[in-house]
Amino acid sequence: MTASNASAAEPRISNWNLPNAITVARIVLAPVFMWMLLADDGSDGALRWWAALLFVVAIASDGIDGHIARSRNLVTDLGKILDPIADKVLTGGALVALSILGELPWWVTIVVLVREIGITVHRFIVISDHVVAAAWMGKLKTLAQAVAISLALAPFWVLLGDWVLWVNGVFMTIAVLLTIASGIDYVVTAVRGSRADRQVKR
Ligand SMILES: O=P(O)(O)OC[C@H](O)CO
Repeated sequence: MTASNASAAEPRISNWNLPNAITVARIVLAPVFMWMLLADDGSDGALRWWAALLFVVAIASDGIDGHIARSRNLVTDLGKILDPIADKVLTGGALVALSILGELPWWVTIVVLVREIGITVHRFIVISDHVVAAAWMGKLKTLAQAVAISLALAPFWVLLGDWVLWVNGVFMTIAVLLTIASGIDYVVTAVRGSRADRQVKR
């Protein structure tokens, strides 16, 4: 069933609801958190810890808005589109800031951004036909990115030693591999869908 068929059959849910407001707040928090991260001069690292905390709170709200939307029957097409964008603004902003700080190779950030922007562009291209909601692998990818970025942001290595950086590298590698795999998953699903469409039209 397409989004337009569904909305014709069901009562309309307002886009102005709590889950979507939380999603928008996540987008608004992204530049604030980036500023805190980049403004930290390293003297006592306090701003960096606050930036890491803000990121964790903001990315955790991803689970909260989804839960509220489903449990209160407030799922909207706008929310389905906006939620992944909010995640991407936050995680993409964090990766760009880490690369600017010289703590993450730029190629890692670019690979992730190409995948994230690619799926977003695809969502907008097909939006008049159907809404591409987040797939389970996309959700797992966002969770892996959230853990890897949180670890990369919080300067635990100052307290615990350089081995923490090695652990962070392992988590970041898993996140990048899942990012690529889930991107391929969307491409395969899209190609299969368009093939099936063509067969129906024949
Ligand atoms: O991989 P995407 O673009 O479907 O994004 C997944 C969302 O971030 C999950 O909340």
